[in-house]
Amino acid sequence: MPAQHWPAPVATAPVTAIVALPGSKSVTNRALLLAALADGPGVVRQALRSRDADLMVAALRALGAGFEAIAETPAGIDWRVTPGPITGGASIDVGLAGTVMRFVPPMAALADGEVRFDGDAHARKRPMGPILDALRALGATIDNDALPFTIRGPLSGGEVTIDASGSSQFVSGLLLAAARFEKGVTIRHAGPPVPSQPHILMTVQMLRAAGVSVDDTEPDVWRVAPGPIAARETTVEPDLSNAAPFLAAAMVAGGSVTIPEWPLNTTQPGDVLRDLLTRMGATIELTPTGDGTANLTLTSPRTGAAAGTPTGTDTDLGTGTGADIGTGASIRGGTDTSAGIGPGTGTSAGAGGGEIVGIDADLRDVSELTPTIAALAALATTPSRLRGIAHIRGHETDRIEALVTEINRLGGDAEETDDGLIVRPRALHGGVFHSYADHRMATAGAVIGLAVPGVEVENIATTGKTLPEFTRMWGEMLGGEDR
Ligand SMILES: O=C(O)C1=C[C@@H](OP(=O)(O)O)[C@@H](O)[C@H](O)C1
Ligand SMILES: C=C(OP(=O)(O)O)C(=O)O
Repeated sequence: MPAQHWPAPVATAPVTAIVALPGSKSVTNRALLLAALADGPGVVRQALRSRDADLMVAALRALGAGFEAIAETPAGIDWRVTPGPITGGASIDVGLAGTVMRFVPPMAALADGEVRFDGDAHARKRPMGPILDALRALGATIDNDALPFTIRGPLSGGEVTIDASGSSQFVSGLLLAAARFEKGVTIRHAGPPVPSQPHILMTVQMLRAAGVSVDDTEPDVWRVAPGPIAARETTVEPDLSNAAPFLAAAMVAGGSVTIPEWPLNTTQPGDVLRDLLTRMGATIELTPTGDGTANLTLTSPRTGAAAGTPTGTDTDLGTGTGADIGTGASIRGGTDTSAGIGPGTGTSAGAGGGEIVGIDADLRDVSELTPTIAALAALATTPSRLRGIAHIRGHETDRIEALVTEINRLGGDAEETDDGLIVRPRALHGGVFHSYADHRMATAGAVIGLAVPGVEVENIATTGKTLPEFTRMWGEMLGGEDR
């Protein structure tokens, strides 16, 4: 659905849908890179096809790895990956992919010549300094502190101290290639807390599965011993962060959404949706299927109600106590309420889903969930405070500023804080919701549009970063065609 302004469909009835999600961007891009650095040919099954994943494949090919598609199904693509000598002379396009701009340079520092990196206009603004400084400290030569840059090895490895408070990807990027450095690596973090810790654990677990020795027993210190990265066969889990807008849809529209193959054991931050959305009023059930996964079903707080007007003012965020304002798994029952459109004159949801409860949540570890949670907060009946996420100003766009601007543009009441945002209930109206080339802004606009007629998402095609089929899947979930 390539239209520049995508009229977000309004939910006119509760949803009942099973939504099978393609593979995780984070797992796919780690698995592909590890396969390219491995000691023999390997297979990555059910890999994501998307802009970020395609950029990773192109980057690794440019550095000498071979990729052969051995099967392609709706679940993803199976790649046979044949590592080769790491070749210099390449020019690598990182697009806007954090996983490409932070994970590939350490490998490029092992190439037999210089490698040039560049990306989208906004990619040049994303923080790179700490990882480039670390690579310099480990032996590489780099001509800039942000994109575009050229990197030249050799790089011997050793010990390095970095401030990774801006992105966990600085740590993951160094760890992924570290076993191939002559001396391995010891990374010490010094600075404010590192965000997105589950993503670092994902890196550590995937390295260990490939036979790499990683010591992470000391907080904020990671030690990787030099040695081979074992060739293996990996199967990519569904992308749980991309489950977020679909699960949110059931909260807004009413009804239920089921995500099959939800891994029972996972390092994906999306697993925390079970807690967050329960606190916002949903009921979530995991039904194991006996293969290490489950069907996850989210049921709206209430289903099929007519739209109405919530009061939405019973909780005050201004006390500064830091206490959670979420009401746990509580479900407000009884009377018909709207999908959380605040008091006032705004339009109301066609379907009238459940009453969404605001949340006070530290999202530092799961910050990529922020846009969806903020969209729900804009439809909630009580205020929300999302905190611990100062670093998301360096994501695909400044997500704090973008979310506040776009929610307020639709008549909402959102405010930036030092480390996140506050969203208070207020009636929303239609208008253009800008995506800032950010896939998760685009899907946040789609979530709001379910309840607010007249929302048009600018550049919905940007969802192709991690979910190229988004509009088709959204339309199917709502029981119609691609809209
Ligand atoms: O390593 C990864 O796959 C990711 C780490 C996180 O980055 P930050 O630590 O910069 O938040 C996350 O937000 C991003 O979507 C994916
Ligand atoms: C922050 C994100 O992406 P990236 O991997 O580009 O950092 C994201 O997907 O929310």
